[in-house]
Amino acid sequence: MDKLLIKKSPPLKGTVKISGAKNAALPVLISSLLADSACTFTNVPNLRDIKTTLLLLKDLGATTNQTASDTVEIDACKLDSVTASYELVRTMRASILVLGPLLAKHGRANVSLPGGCAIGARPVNLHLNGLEKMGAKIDVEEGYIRASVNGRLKGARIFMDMVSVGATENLMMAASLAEGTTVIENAAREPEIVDLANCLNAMGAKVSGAGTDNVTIVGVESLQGCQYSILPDRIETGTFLVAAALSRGSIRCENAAPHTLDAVLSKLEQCGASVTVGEDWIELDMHGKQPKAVSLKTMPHPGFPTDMQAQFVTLNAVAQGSGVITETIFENRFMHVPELQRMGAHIDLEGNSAVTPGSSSLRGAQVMATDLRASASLVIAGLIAEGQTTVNRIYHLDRGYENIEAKLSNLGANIERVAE
Ligand SMILES: CC(=O)N[C@H]1[C@@H](OP(=O)(O)OP(=O)(O)OC[C@H]2O[C@@H](n3ccc(=O)[nH]c3=O)[C@H](O)[C@@H]2O)O[C@H](CO)[C@@H](O)[C@@H]1O
Ligand SMILES: C=C(OP(=O)(O)O)C(=O)O
Repeated sequence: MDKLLIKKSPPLKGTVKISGAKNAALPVLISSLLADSACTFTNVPNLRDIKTTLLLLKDLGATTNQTASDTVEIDACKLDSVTASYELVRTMRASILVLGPLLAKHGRANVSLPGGCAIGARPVNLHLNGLEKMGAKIDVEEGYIRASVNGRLKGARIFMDMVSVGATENLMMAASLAEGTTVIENAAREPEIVDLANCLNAMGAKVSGAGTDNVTIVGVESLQGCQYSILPDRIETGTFLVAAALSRGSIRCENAAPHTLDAVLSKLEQCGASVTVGEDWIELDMHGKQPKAVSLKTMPHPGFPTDMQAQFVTLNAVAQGSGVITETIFENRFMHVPELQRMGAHIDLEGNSAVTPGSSSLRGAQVMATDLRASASLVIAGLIAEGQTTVNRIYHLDRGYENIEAKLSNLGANIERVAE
């Protein structure tokens, strides 16, 4: 497996082009299962999770064709299977998102249960309860969710007792082809939900209220293929901005979506960064200063995103003053902390909070992480650590960051990928 070698680097400086959002692209690509003709998606990021999604769609019988580096055509009108196998689902939990579309369009679906992962148990009860409310019969046998419906799914009022991004997406897709109206209450409000709703509407669906906690979907009989450009990745953007802040640098992110990053940008300003935004760009300048530590709690959107928590723990570890970062979404999302401690970071884990008492000096070390954002937090720590940091097992990083080493090198970072 490849690894990244990172040496202490100068303050990051320059321009980085942000890719399409992984978490928007996954449901949007999967929504092609609902259409009666081919879809063309642009601004698709080049990521391992996208390759897995295309493999999954092909495995179901769809044809996929990459016509440019960021453009994919998917024709999923005719399928020869409704089974998402364990082999694919285990490498990408978002595969569960095929459940709603397959059931709505083909009346049946068998999807391997995703199981837990490094950051938490991540059950799928809200996905299953919602589909049952719409008339699906669901059994779990031999590790597979076996779902079927007699005729079409029926519109329903679905109240979710927890805010779930994936369940909101799965139910929105299923409801688009259901008979009657579905109302999802306490829906997730993430920008990726809005992106999926926009794509579904481009196919002819009637989804309204996306981006609020009350989403209404008036079911239609059929959906057509569409052309759709994926939203820019707010987490990739935030990761580069934090890297620039902790290196005391100055960068510009282009092809970004500033309106999706309010909570993150406001924390970066509290750190002492000057942040300027345009319609599709963000500039951050630390004016050579050491960042100040911040305190924050992860929350569903529009609160502070859990996918930016690890990067801010690294920032706080080297910042001036003390800070408290509390994780409220996932029960086990601090795997980066012991690795950062091996690099010399003073971080105390107190329950679900990471407390940083003051500025630590980091030293390079061999580190590895078992999830995507934890890996990113170690890469950015390597930029300011004395000596060399080796980030092993970068499989996870490749799931969610397009060519991170080339993008960071362009900003002046000393980073290279080596094959083992
Ligand atoms: C591909 C994708 O978009 N992944 C994102 C998505 O994951 P994902 O959609 O899996 O996350 P959810 O919003 O569903 O999870 C939020 C919380 O709800 C719990 N839960 C969820 C579903 C359910 O049926 N029952 C239940 O209890 C989860 O265990 C978790 O504690 O949103 C997360 C929260 O913003 C992000 O960290 C992930 O990057
Ligand atoms: C947790 C993440 O992704 P996934 O839901 O695909 O595991 C993430 O993007 O940080």
